[in-house]
Amino acid sequence: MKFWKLHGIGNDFVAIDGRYDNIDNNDYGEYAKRACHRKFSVGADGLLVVKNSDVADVEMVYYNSDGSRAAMCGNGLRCFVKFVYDNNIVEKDEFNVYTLDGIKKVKINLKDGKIESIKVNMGKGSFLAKDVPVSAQIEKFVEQKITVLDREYTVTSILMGVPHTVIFVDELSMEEVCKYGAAIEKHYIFPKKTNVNFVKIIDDKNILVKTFERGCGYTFGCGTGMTACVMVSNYLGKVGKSVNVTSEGGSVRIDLENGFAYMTGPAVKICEGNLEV
Ligand SMILES: N[C@@H](CCC[C@H](N)C(=O)O)C(=O)O
Repeated sequence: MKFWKLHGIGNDFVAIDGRYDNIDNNDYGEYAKRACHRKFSVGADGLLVVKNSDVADVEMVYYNSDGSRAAMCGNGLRCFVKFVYDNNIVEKDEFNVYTLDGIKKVKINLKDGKIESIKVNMGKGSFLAKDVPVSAQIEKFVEQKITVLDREYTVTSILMGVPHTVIFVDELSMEEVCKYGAAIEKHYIFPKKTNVNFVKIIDDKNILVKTFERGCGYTFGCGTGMTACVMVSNYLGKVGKSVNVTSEGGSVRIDLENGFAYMTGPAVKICEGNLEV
């Protein structure tokens, strides 16, 4: 199986062209677990698979490293766009990608014929508890208290393609993100689990984020998570409509325009090869 490995701000992916391949029973979940293993294979946070689409220019299929399928992946989508553009699978610099979260419009910013950055329409998100989903008799799960292990947190949840929970902190701590993020991901109140984002507000244009991702654990960055953090921070009046978001692996810009969130950021090819296991 020919593959590329790419990353978007350190969130790394194995990408394959799934239009003509022979994966056993089309079981990409099992394949993702193998290909994303960091000791026995290439290693990545997730697997990107290209498929033909009847309703868009191309389809992105996404699996987390634990083999679970997710409807959307923001950093993954930018890497997917680079993969299909550089391999001439789609020969346009603006096109539509079908995902389980609907059709995403993407725009490639070129410099000297090479991809400098990619802008993605991430959609409108939903604060409705039934959409996230959150098992609570409340319309929106905004600034709600939950008990996790030995702590109480005030959290806000949003569906940003995938479920996200946002927590504001004074200081970001890796230990806290890994210990409490893992517990919140599987908290009984989130029936489909949740990605967990800890946010430090710098000012109304800059925030820092650390994310514990559903299905793959702590990552160097999470595109849907960074978008969710800006949506929630803006909703609560903590930031404006154009925000620079920085995680361990780098930064993206999120712009809120007419109710839609747009993410602009890089996509980098690391290597390519033949995947045997
Ligand atoms: N890294 C991604 C999100 C991938 C999906 C997530 N782990 C989930 O299962 O919800 C991003 O950049 O958005």
